[in-house]
Amino acid sequence: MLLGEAPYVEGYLSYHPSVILPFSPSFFLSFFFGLFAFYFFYPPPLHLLFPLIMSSSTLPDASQVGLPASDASRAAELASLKVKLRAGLRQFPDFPSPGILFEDIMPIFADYTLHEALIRSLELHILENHGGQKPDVIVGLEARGFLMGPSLALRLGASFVPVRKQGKLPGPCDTVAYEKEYGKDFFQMQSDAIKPGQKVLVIDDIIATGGSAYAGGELIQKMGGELMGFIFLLELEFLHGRDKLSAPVYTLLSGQA
Ligand SMILES: O=P(O)(O)OC[C@H]1O[C@H](OP(=O)(O)OP(=O)(O)O)[C@H](O)[C@@H]1O
Ligand SMILES: Nc1ncnc2[nH]cnc12
Repeated sequence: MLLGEAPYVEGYLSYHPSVILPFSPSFFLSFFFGLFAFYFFYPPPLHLLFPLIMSSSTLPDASQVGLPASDASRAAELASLKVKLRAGLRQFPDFPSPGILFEDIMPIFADYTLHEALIRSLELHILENHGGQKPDVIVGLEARGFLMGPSLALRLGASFVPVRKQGKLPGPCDTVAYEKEYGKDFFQMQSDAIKPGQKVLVIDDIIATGGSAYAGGELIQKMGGELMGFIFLLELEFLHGRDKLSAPVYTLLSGQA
C-alpha cells in the first residue's frame, strides 16, 4: 500500500487500491501526466484554440439549439418545415357553421416533432425578417394564439401577453368589438399589459377575414405599443384579411389545400 492510499479490506466499506485519492502520490502523477499530454497535443498557442476546436466538433449545431444559422441554410430549413406543417393540418366541412371549411391545427400539437417544427419556423422567420429586431412582447389571440405564443416568446426571450375574450381577465381592461369569419365578439387586454414603446408582435393560428387580428392590433396601439407585425400559421387569402392590417403580415402557409 502506498502512502496516502486508504486501506482496502475485502467486504468492508472501503476503497479498492485502484481508486486514486486526492493528495496521494498516484494522484499527483496522473495530474501531471494529464497536463503534459494536454500541452503535447495542444502546445501554446494552440491550446488557446481548444474551446473553439471543441465547439466545432462536439457541440450541437445552431439549428439544434435554436440559434441563427446562415441565410441559405435557414431558407432551406424553413421550406422543409413548411411541407411538414401542411401535412399536419386537417379540414372539417361545415364547422362551426354551414359553409365554413374549418382548419384543424390540433394534429400539429399532438405530434411533438410537428410542434417543434412550428415553433422553429416562427423563430426562423423572426430571425430572418424585422431587420434583426426581436420583439419585447408576443401577444397571442385567444384561444389558439395561446398554443403558439408562450413557447415562441420563451424561445425569443420575450414576454407573453394574452388578448382574451370579454370577461376573462381581472382588473382594469381595454376592450374592442370585432367581427370574424363566423361571428362577432369582444377582445380585452389588461390595461397595464403593454408599456409605451414596447415592440410587439401579434401571433395567431389563422387569419381569415382579419377581424380578430385587427382588433388585437388596435388594443396594442391604444396602450402605446409599437406594432412590429402579425404572424400566423395559415392565411385564408381569399378572404383578404391582411388588407385590414397596417403592420407587416407573415404567414407560414396559405390557402385551403
Ligand atoms: O381572421 P378572422 O376572421 O378574425 O378569424 C380568425 C380567428 O378565428 C379563429 O378564432 P376563434 O374566434 O374561432 O376562436 P378560438 O381560437 O377561441 O377557437 C382563429 O383562431 C382566429 O383567431
Ligand atoms: N376556416 C377556419 N378554420 C379554422 N379557424 C378559423 N378561424 C376563422 N376561420 C377559420
